[in-house]
Amino acid sequence: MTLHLHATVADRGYDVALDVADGETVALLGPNGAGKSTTLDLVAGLLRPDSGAVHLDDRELSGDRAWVAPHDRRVALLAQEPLLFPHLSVLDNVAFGPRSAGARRAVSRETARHWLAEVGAGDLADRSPARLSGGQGQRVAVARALAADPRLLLLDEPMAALDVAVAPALRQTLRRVLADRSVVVVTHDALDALLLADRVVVLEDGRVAEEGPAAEVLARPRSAFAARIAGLDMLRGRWDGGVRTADGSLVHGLVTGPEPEPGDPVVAVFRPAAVAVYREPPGGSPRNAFAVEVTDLEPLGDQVRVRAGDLAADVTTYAAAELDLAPGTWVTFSVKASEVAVYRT
Ligand SMILES: Nc1ncnc2c1ncn2[C@@H]1O[C@H](COP(=O)(O)OP(=O)(O)OP(=O)(O)O)[C@@H](O)[C@H]1O
Repeated sequence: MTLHLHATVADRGYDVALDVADGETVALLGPNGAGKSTTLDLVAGLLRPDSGAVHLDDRELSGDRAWVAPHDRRVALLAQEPLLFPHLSVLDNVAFGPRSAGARRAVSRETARHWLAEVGAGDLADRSPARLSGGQGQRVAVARALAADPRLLLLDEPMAALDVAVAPALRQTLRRVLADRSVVVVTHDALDALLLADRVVVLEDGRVAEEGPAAEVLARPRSAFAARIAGLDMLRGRWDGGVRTADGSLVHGLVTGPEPEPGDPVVAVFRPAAVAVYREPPGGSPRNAFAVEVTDLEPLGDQVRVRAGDLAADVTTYAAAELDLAPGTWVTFSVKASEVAVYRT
């Protein structure tokens, strides 16, 4: 099954084209309000586009001439919360989809048992949904979605409501059951993107900011959001023998990929661990140096992450104390050119 979506929603400033190939899992990433839920709603049939269309294979689901109701789309949407029917057992919740599609009771229960076993929830069949933990509930919700034999599965931050302790096991289960299916998964998490997705699409302000294989986007981000979840610092500018930023500073680094032309949009990307922090600008150093105001300090193992707006520097706890850092302190972030990757966006 392949998905083609190209749709606009005027009052949300949304204009996105998204394709999902047969058997492909695409992770949708982006900051709050970027348009991720709008995308899922358009595909699931919870929202009509102002223009454009949604196709599953050759079937037009939404468009100028077509409107297929949500329950006829063969698209399963899995929300952050399991949303199980409280008055039905786990087994009957999962059997509900095949039963509604006309399967006989015994057959639909057989299907339900199969999918419960697949997601590692076979022993929960007789429970009431009220007696499930968050992680168990999400497993049952995944089984229910798969039992309906959807052609496309939409997952809206499936791990968001779970304890960090149970998320890894569910992620492994999803990795197994999503393989070879056509899936769109919304996530804020780099690990989800890397482990679950073949490709990531980053949305910003209702537009596609960048897309590509997950490992590539996270290693060489071009959008601010991808850099942030990859844990990398990014400065944006125009090529001028280095990266000339909006405030006029010139950042030197190692150019990777095609050589930029003067004026091309480029980014300088580096690891927070490569940034040294000084109270006074280091004199006579060939390093890149930026004056920044500390906005936040976060413990990070035996280090401290010093945030200054979108930039971060990791220093030892001892150094943070020695520098007497606090929000509002002005410092110099310094990074060697050899630690900075520069490329065209
Ligand atoms: N029901 C609605 N009516 C009008 N505008 C909406 C509605 N829901 C969302 N929007 C707007 O549409 C834009 C995209 O929102 P959307 O919910 O799709 O973003 P998102 O990427 O899913 O964000 P989040 O990570 O916060 O869930 C935002 O500007 C938002 O304010």
